[in-house]
Amino acid sequence: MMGAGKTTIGRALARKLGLVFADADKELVTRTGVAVATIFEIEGEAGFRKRESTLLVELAAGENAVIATGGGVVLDPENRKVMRERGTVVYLRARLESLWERTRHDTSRPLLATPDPKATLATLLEQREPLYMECAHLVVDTGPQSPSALATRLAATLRQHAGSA
Ligand SMILES: Nc1ncnc2c1ncn2[C@@H]1O[C@H](COP(=O)(O)OP(=O)(O)OP(=O)(O)O)[C@@H](O)[C@H]1O
Ligand SMILES: O=C(O)C1=C[C@@H](O)[C@@H](O)[C@H](O)C1
Ligand SMILES: [Mg+2]
Repeated sequence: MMGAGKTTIGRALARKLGLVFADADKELVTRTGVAVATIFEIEGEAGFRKRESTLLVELAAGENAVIATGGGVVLDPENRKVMRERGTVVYLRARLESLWERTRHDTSRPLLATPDPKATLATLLEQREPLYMECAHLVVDTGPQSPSALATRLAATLRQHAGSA
């Protein structure tokens, strides 16, 4: 979900595992030269989702890496299939209150530009939770731990996972 820590923890995890890190949102911004919110304004959410899916296929076909997806990538069943088949999918689970605290001061998320962003976040979380769970190989409850501590924990779990695969 937005604010779960995909970018922050993903970057730290890649460093710990010695892997390349890719952030799908950042990559789309680099490629288009405009902010995510501007892509939504010009092309609508459908346009953004199309770009996101194309990029996902590209990243999934590339070298071994830690990839932080956008929070809405799970909405498309084909995206979920690509992720499950090509990667080890980690769901960073966080409570609504934490997600809200981490997103409330940042206006860069177009889906939260609503009259009641906290209620919107709650609705999105409720709608998406089953999709995140369906897609995930691993679920990490982020709780009160710092991004760095979570990355350390996740690195150990992934090494174990790789060892037993
Ligand atoms: N476990 C954590 N504890 C405290 N702060 C955190 C934690 N995880 C992330 N944060 C903070 O929350 C904010 C949002 O994190 P981040 O940008 O990594 O989320 P995201 O999942 O990538 O969101 P988006 O889907 O919008 O890209 C950042 O300021 C980050 O430092
Ligand atoms: O949860 C979502 O649908 C989104 C999350 C962000 O990562 C961006 O991909 C965009 O703001 C949409
Ligand atoms: Mg992010």
